[in-house]
Amino acid sequence: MPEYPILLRLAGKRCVVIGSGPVGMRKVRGLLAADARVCLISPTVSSQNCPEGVETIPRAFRAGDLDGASLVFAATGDNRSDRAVAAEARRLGIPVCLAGLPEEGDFGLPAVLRRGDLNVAVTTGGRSPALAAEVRDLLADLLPESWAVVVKIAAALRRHALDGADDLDYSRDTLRCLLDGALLELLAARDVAGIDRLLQQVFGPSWCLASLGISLPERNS
Ligand SMILES: C[C@@]1(CC(=O)O)c2cc3[nH]c(cc4nc(cc5[nH]c(cc(n2)[C@H]1CCC(=O)O)[C@@](C)(CC(=O)O)[C@@H]5CCC(=O)O)C(CC(=O)O)=C4CCC(=O)O)c(CCC(=O)O)c3CC(=O)O
Ligand SMILES: NC(=O)C1=CN([C@@H]2O[C@H](COP(=O)(O)OP(=O)(O)OC[C@H]3O[C@@H](n4cnc5c(N)ncnc54)[C@H](O)[C@@H]3O)[C@@H](O)[C@H]2O)C=CC1
Repeated sequence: MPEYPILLRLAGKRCVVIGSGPVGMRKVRGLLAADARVCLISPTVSSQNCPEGVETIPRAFRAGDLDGASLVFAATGDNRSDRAVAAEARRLGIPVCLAGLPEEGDFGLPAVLRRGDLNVAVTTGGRSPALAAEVRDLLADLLPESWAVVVKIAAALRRHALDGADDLDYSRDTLRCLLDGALLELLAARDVAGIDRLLQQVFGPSWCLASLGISLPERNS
């Protein structure tokens, strides 16, 4: 079945995970990374074995647990329990992911690589989750952490261009010139003067990291 990739904005929204095994906990971490308000329901959960900020309910799932939720994940390892969660979610019109019965759920999760605001999501449509994770790790080697700063630079250039800086030619062509001009290597070397020279060469004399409001992150951050 062809799937439709989508980006959800979950900050502050209540997301409920049922089951606190390795799979449920992985869903919890992914939701926290998106600043969601996470509620974890499972007989084997306690606030001690859970990341900070998660609301924990130490019992089996019950009708009523999904009220007010935007998104639901069932990862109980028990088909009957997962289906009970799905039935309740459907009744309330909330999209639900069934970790153990993917084809019966509304959505699935890709393997994700984050580089600041650059997100790469890899899916095999559920055919081989381990392969999706493997490809994500291959891409991690190709996309070092400095890509997070590349996104910041591109975003700042775009913002200035949209704000009406006429001398600024923000486009795919000029972004490619930055990459061809070894921006990633310059970032890896933390060569601010070199990056400024490159920005001036591509965009004109008024542009440099400082005029874009960008400072390089501390090492290892
Ligand atoms: C459909 C989907 C539904 C969903 O959960 O959304 C689903 C379903 C199932 N996974 C199973 C097994 C494994 N899943 C992983 C790992 C991950 N699985 C993830 C996603 C998805 N898994 C969705 C489709 C993704 C796609 O498009 O391919 C990742 C990418 C993201 C995430 O979970 O957040 C995450 C990478 C984590 C990371 O490293 O970041 C590993 C490897 C490992 O754990 O190292 C194994 C064992 C090896 C193997 O089987 O390949 C089983 C059989 C269970 C059983 O045998 O009982 C089912 C159920 C079934 O297929 O019926
Ligand atoms: N999507 C994915 O990435 C993957 C999915 N799976 C599937 O995900 C499911 C869960 O896998 P694991 O975390 O390894 O299972 P697990 O057995 O380690 O954990 C299940 C958790 O659900 C809880 N639970 C059981 N019944 C419940 C109920 N009625 N209400 C609330 N909580 C309940 C248990 O206490 C336990 O915490 C399985 O169906 C498995 O086939 C497995 C591997 C990867």
